[in-house]
Amino acid sequence: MTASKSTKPTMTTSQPILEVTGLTMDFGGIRALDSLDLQVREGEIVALIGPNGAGKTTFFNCLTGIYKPTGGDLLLTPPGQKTRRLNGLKPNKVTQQGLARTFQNIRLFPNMTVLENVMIARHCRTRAKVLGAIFRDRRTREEERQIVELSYSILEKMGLESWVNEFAKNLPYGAQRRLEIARALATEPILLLLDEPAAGMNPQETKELDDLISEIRDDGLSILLIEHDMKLVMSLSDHIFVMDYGKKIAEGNPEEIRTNPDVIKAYLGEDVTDA
Ligand SMILES: Nc1ncnc2c1ncn2[C@@H]1O[C@H](COP(=O)(O)OP(=O)(O)OP(=O)(O)O)[C@@H](O)[C@H]1O
Repeated sequence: MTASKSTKPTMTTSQPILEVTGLTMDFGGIRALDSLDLQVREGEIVALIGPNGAGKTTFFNCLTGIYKPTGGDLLLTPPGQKTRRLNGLKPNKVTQQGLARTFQNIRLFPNMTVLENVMIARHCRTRAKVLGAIFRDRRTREEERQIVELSYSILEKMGLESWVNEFAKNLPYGAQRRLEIARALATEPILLLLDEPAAGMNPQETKELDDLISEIRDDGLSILLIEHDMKLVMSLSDHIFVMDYGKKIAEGNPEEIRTNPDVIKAYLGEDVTDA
């Protein structure tokens, strides 16, 4: 068994930065999410796990404005700021509010360079308008310089600096996944949502990802993670929520989840106990 390597205690008394209450999502007759409650506190890595079809991606899609939930509330409270309701906001507005996500299937601009991929992700925080872009006034040029600098420093952090001028499509698979995270970081999120970041990775790539996600959290970011790799989940998470058939069936720290009978039953045939 791998113990959680969290360096920070779970802050159960602090105010959640994300508070989800009674979240429900119906697709015709299918209830994909059924009154889901979930919280993420500042500086935590929280995992959302569950068997295939449990509703995890539907949850991310509700949270990031791709789906409008049938019911419930999605509340974001950035540290030291007022609570904002995210329900019904368009995806770009959700990003502006401080949520950034990666996807199960890699979504990069394959024929743009690694640096350009990150710079484009940054546009949601830029101020230059069309005229500035056409006439390239001093303020626009200064902003561009800052974007290049910031993008480069994110790529360095993600161990991608040697690929900056390479087309994204030419990167090895694990590096493409890291570039997705770099793009999300470029939006300066309060909460980073990772949808199966280890999918398709070999053990070495997964190990590197484990270290990287820990570092990102240690830099102060809160992270909500959907992941099937139980070893990674148990190693990284401060707190775990388990879903099945759209409902939360358990929550707790890795040790509590590993030994929870409802979780073991939901995963019958899959090995949570060995993780
Ligand atoms: N756009 C949609 N229209 C109709 N049904 C949908 C839609 N999206 C998801 N569902 C259904 O909602 C349920 C939850 O699916 P979801 O993809 O959220 O599960 P998941 O936990 O992410 O699964 P996996 O681990 O396989 O990715 C499934 O029954 C799925 O068929």
